[in-house]
Amino acid sequence: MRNAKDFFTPLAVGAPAPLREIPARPSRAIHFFDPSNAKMAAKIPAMAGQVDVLLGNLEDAVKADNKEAARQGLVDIGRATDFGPTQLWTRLNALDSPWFLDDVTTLVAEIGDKLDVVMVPKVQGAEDIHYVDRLLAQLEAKAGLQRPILVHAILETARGMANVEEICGASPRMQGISLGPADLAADRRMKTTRVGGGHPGYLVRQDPPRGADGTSQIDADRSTYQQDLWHYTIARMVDACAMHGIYAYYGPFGDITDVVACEDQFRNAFLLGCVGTWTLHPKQIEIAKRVFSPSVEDIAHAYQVKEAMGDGTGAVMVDGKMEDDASLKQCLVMVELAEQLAAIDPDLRSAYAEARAASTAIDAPDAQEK
Ligand SMILES: CC(C)(COP(=O)(O)OP(=O)(O)OC[C@H]1O[C@@H](n2cnc3c(N)ncnc32)[C@H](O)[C@@H]1OP(=O)(O)O)[C@@H](O)C(=O)NCCC(=O)NCCSC(=O)C[C@](C)(O)C(=O)O
Ligand SMILES: [Mg+2]
Repeated sequence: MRNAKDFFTPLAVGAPAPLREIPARPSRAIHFFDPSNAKMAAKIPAMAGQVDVLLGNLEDAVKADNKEAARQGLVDIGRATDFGPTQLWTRLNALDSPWFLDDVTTLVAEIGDKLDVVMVPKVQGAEDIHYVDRLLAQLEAKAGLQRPILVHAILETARGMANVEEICGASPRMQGISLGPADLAADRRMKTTRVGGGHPGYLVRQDPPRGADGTSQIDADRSTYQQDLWHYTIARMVDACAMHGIYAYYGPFGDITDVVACEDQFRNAFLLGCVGTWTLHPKQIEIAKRVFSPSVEDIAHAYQVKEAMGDGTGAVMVDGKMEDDASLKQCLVMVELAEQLAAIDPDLRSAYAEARAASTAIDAPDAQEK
């Protein structure tokens, strides 16, 4: 690991200076498309401005025979499209694949000025990020790029999971981490066959009632509660990202038809601290945008607490609940996110503005200094 003094020094002569802070650009939906699929690719230019991130996927889900067509397809889309406020990302092939080197050298040279983030799959440890970091610096210098391309790691191996904190802090380029539930499940030898989401077998069961003779009635009807297979992983990923000032994302939800469970999984991730998710099909985009935008009610409450808390210290009562410095900080997380989203989304801008106006108009009659 580089020492603190040279952490922000470019890794190649002529490469752009690393960023000191990762920009908090809205990335509620990272929308995946296969640039070698002509029908899908044709839809992408019209999606610019409608989705926070468009990601040209080169790795899994692209047939081996189509890898070069996907790379070239992404170059063509990147060159021809005005993305407006939408970011352009890519998922590169894995570091040990026959395609990674050509992916990265071609994309940086051809559309490096358009690419915001490269996603690196199956990251095992900081050494993978160090390799990508240096290579990107060399390629950026060669291409004369003015701003650094950021790196996003996918958490999809047990070793990557064990090293998640060092991965997050491995380079100033680290923008974030996504959960890769399918590869991670396989690598961990989990007994699931799905791409993300829950499993009905992973549950807890209510204790058996006692019979008149005091024995346990194990055959009685008992409630079961399905548990979240991904809770530990997402929570640890969120902590590692927050500790290093980067962003955590849920990954894919493969059951495209089950929009209800998809929404639940996205919301769990949002509540736990993720800023966005992947969308694999157009029908998941609306869900992601809605779930990863704070509700108008929460924003109204957040502004109300902000107003009531004055200089931000002390304790007050708002709507019968105690609010203090720490609850204000939570509200400010929401307000900050709302302001970022309002800057790019006109519908949210007016909804949040109304929430703010309504909350500041409230005289907070039961708000009082303690
Ligand atoms: C699921 C699939 C096969 C269903 O594709 P389909 O054509 O059967 O669906 P459809 O409902 O019939 O499609 C309706 C229309 O939408 C279009 N369409 C469909 N999808 C998209 C899209 N994404 N973007 C833009 N347009 C899309 C499609 O072309 C069609 O257009 P049409 O009306 O003109 O005929 C298809 O949606 C797809 O290939 N999605 C992307 C899959 C993908 O990227 N997977 C990799 C990420 S997950 C992963 O890798 C795991 C991980 C992290 O590595 C790990 O956990 O380890
Ligand atoms: Mg994977």
